[in-house]
Amino acid sequence: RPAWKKRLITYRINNYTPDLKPEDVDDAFQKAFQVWSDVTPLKFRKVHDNEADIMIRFAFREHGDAYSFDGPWGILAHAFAPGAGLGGDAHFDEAETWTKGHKGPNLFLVAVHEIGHSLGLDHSSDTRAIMFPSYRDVDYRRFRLSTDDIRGIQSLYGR
Ligand SMILES: CN1c2ccc([C@H]3CN(Cc4ccccc4)C(=O)CO3)cc2CS1(=O)=O
Ligand SMILES: [Ca+2]
Ligand SMILES: [Zn+2]
Ligand SMILES: [Zn+2]
Repeated sequence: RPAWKKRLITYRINNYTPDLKPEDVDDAFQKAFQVWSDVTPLKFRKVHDNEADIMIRFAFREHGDAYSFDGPWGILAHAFAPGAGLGGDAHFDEAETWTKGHKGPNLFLVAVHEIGHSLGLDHSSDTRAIMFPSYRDVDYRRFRLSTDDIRGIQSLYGR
């Protein structure tokens, strides 16, 4: 399975959803990356220009790759497995009303899931796993990775 061959991984937020304050978007991603760096030797660095390993974008419908989005709910986002170019990139459906609380999909929770894909994880059949395919509005304040998520990421990057 593809995985990054380095421990310092860069990310860039290329555009911002109008649903939240920019600092709330930055905060959601910073916390989502930290979930994964807490259980691996990986380090994440936010960059503001040039190409980053993980390019983050918000987009509607058809947006330049083979996977167009679908309006509100349904597919909330998608991300590509580690690699050059599109590899690692994470796209978020702008048709969603992104929230830092409840009511709409929670950006932090979906970002944790997508970053899992950007690091090389596939979907899990364990209903407690963040990598389970369908979204449940778990309490983002009490969010913890499941043992299945931790086993998966540590099988790729160690502990
Ligand atoms: C907080 N949790 C999230 C967050 C996001 C996602 C996925 C769901 N999803 C919709 C989906 C549904 C069915 C198949 C693929 C994708 C996304 O698009 C991206 O985020 C899945 C899960 C499992 S969870 O523990 O409840
Ligand atoms: Ca959607
Ligand atoms: Zn896309
Ligand atoms: Zn997924």
